[in-house]
Amino acid sequence: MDMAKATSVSKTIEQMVTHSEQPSSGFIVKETKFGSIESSPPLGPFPVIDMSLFSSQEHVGTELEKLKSSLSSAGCFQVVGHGMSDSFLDRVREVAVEFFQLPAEEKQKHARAVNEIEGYGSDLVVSDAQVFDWCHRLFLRVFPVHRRRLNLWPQHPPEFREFLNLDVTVISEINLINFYSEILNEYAMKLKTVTEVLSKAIAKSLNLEENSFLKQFGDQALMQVRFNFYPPCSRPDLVHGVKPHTDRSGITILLQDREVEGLQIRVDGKWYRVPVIPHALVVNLGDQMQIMTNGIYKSPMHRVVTNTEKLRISIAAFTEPEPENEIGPVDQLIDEQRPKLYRNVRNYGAINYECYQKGLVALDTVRA
Ligand SMILES: O=C(O)CCC(=O)C(=O)O
Ligand SMILES: [Fe+2]
Repeated sequence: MDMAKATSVSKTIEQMVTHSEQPSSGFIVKETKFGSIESSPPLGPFPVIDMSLFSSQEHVGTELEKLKSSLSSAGCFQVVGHGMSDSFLDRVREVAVEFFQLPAEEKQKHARAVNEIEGYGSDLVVSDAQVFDWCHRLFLRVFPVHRRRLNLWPQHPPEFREFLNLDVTVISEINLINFYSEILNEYAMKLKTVTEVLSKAIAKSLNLEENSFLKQFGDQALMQVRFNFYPPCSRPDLVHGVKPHTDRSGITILLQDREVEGLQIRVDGKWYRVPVIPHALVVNLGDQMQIMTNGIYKSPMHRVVTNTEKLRISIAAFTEPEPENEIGPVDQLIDEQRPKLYRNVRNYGAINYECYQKGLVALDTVRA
């Protein structure tokens, strides 16, 4: 894919939005393997779990039961009691909106390079037959810290990155890190804690030692944050905000728009809406946790639909094991009744990407 084509996809959405045009053919979904694009299927069976009760002797059992039943069926729940204030989460959303509202030339300074995933842009183009999502994204790696590509981190709004007036070429990378008084860094640190607490709770819900999954994630687990921006669309029945997919991550934590719904999850062959609970976080498992739990817990298929009136934003944080680590089903989850479902793999991200290019389901290719 050449640079001209990459920029033109991004421009097309911006132009069509500005001129309230019909989506062009590149966005129109011609066939859906997974049912028509409905904006209002029923609300799903996704419980709300209060993380602050994990430390309560009296209530922890009930919360872990909810976690277990939702992850073995829908693969998704929402969490409250996560320790982030309402005003902080609202600020995270505002920062995202402020970035997307910048003039196109300003956003282009953070553009994703061809064949890279980090940066600002639309879909990575992998085939001529591809149907594009009605979405712009800013995709940034936030952990491990030394792998942050600071040149892609927006300077506007200022919280995103504060270089002050120092000459960045003369200060070490370690010092640079200290200058992030910004919101993205703070959000990433808090999400890291939430992900670790959840990972321990997930292990306990399966009667495993609490570090069983964290060990596989490793000290240098990757976290990538995707800011998704879905403009309104005149024909929500014809386009996907994001086409049906499962996440390649281990654990995904999503901050939804404060008001606008759009996320749908497929459970037992049917689509369900994920309700907006303004200050809850949506948690869904990704493929790598399905592998590590030997298929007991699910990485759900999900999609995003658009609407005619309102733009929607969401901020997804994907945590996955260090790519060099070998991951596989935890021994205690394998027995005669439940033989090993998946083989041990390294760098599932690369496997997943290759399958995406070829139109294959990545999890099917790593079966034992
Ligand atoms: O916008 C959403 O609600 C979900 C986005 C999503 O599935 C993703 O970024 O992987
Ligand atoms: Fe996703």
